[in-house]
Amino acid sequence: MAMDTEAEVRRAIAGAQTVVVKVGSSSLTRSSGHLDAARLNALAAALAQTALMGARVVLVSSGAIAAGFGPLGFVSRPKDVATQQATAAVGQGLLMAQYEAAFARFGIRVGQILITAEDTIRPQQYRNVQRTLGRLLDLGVVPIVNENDSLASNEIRFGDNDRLSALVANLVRADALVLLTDVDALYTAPPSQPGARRIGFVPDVVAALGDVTVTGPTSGVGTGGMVTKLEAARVAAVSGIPAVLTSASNAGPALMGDPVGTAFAPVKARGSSRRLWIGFAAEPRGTLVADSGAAEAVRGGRASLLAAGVLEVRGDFSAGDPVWIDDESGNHLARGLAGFDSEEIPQMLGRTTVQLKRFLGDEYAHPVVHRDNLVLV
Ligand SMILES: Nc1ncnc2c1ncn2[C@@H]1O[C@H](COP(=O)(O)OP(=O)(O)O)[C@@H](O)[C@H]1O
Ligand SMILES: N[C@@H](CCC(=O)OP(=O)(O)O)C(=O)O
Repeated sequence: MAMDTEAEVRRAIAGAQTVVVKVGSSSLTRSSGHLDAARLNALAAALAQTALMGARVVLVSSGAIAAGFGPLGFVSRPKDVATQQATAAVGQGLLMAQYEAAFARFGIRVGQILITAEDTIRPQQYRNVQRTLGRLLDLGVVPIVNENDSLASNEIRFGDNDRLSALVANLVRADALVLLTDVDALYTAPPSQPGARRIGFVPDVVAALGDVTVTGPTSGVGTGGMVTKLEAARVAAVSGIPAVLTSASNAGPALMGDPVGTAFAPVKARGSSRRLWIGFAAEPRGTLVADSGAAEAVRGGRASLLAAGVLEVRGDFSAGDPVWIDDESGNHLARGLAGFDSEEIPQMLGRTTVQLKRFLGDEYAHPVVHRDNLVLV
């Protein structure tokens, strides 16, 4: 379906067979920061309507910390990582209990999926998440996804759930992504600024990024602010998925394709979801420096990175970990999944495939990064 106009994008969202809905902490909480059961119930009712009409619905919900800090006796959201992680462990269960009860009123079951950026980097884990989500949807369950805050390491985490939701949309091959927050739409500048204008339709999110002023979170409970929401809209757009951003109270109309919030048109046909995952989710663990010939080949977009064209390896990583591929001047060319552990690579540098086979054995006669595991940046 062509999606050049706002009406076409809205129609595509209304007709989505599979839809990922992301709700931020700021939309599930009262001004005190505590979870607001009434808002959660209203959201569940809107999603239940969509699910009962036959759509496959995945909910990416923040709110574990918001749900946990009150019952633990804290007056505000904890600031240190260890207490946040403990609070999320308590709050995640409470959050799910509320969703379970809210969806049960409509005869709908929910299932919890907690994801860390780290365990989805590896192909095996990635496929596990994909398979489980697919099966839950086949069973008519509404999967409720959050980052596994209690176990995520601080260095490698999504932090906000915005980018996670775009990656989940990719993973389940969603037809639409709905980002629900505490503002009714994207504005040309933070809505508190005089003169900020509401934007109803963004035909090309990549081009639009330069035209809007966005800030991080202002609510005190949200994490990424508008910056990560636009990043999510961009990931969706380049994955061929239309998106809409609006307030949680507009969830129903947004899912029906009504002209609420801001609609984002996809900017290109759907790409491989795994490649997107490599490109956006995976935090590189090291760097492979390509010589000029290899850099040229990688830039061309269709070549694997061979040991013959690698000048240097930096960092400590295992086979399957994400790495940067840089040129000799230190510019990032691509991200990819390493085919070997970092300590195996030095002996391979500069050697052709024939030499690798002869001197090191068959198991080394492979690209350092295979083109299927490589995404240009
Ligand atoms: N250009 C903009 N348009 C709309 N909102 C913006 C913009 N720039 C910053 N914001 C702010 O982003 C906030 C939403 O982000 P956040 O608090 O992280 O929400 P969530 O918890 O839903 O992820 C809004 O409250 C708004 O004040
Ligand atoms: N995973 C965290 C949510 C992080 C967060 O606040 O995200 P968001 O509200 O989407 O910016 C939680 O459940 O508390």
